[in-house]
Amino acid sequence: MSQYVLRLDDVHTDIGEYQVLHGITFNVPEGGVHVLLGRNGAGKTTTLRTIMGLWRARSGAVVFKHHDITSMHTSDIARLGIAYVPENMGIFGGLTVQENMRLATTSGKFDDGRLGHVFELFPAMEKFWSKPAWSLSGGQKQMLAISRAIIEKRELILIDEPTKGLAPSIIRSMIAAFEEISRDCTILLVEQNFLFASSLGRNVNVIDDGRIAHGGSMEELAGDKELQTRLLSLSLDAHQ
Ligand SMILES: Nc1ncnc2c1ncn2[C@@H]1O[C@H](COP(=O)(O)OP(=O)(O)OP(=O)(O)O)[C@@H](O)[C@H]1O
Repeated sequence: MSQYVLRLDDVHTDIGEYQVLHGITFNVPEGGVHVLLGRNGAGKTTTLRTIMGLWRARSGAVVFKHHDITSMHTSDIARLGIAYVPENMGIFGGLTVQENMRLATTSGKFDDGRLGHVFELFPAMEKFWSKPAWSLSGGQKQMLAISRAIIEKRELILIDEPTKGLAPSIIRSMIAAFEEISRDCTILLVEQNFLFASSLGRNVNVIDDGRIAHGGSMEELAGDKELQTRLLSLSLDAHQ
């Protein structure tokens, strides 16, 4: 049995006439948080969208557990147990917190235990249950986006830059929530905030110009300033 929940093998993705991913290969081990880092425009979001079938890989393979999902439709990929929290969060401002979360369920019904777990992680979701999503703060909107992803059991959650624009105190509470969520499923996290990423990530891949520039343990990268500067200087300068 594979110990990887996700494998990308030599994935090439074009957007229009531009080749964006030039042969991405990496494995995501089961459990914990796996981080994708890289400069602006490196291809991190394109990688997540390719996994979800929102962009089509021109060649190469995306394998989730034992399923080759390279050419599957996004809805079928989601049904296999992958959730995606995009950078723009994908929530509906005119709907209430409850309605947003109900839309993320497959049956339209909530599992009480699961909902209780979400409320424990993010008490604001219970407090603002009947409020429209537009009225939430930036941090609460991000919590709602993540709550939608975990309202049913998932094997893998892809999350794109969840801390962007958030205050340090909110980011600290996000770290605790992510640690809890990753006990139950694997998280593939795209981040520019290295402090957040390094406090959560077990393993890391760095993408540069649509290629994997580095792969290894987060402990190694966090302890090697020279390696960080070489691989990430532009994005660290821009976001710390
Ligand atoms: N819809 C699009 N049309 C054309 N080019 C695009 C589109 N989306 C992304 N690109 C280009 O693809 C490249 C990779 O973009 P991508 O969003 O994957 O990078 P990223 O690593 O997620 O960067 P960021 O941290 O800035 O979000 C960039 O050069 C970007 O300009």
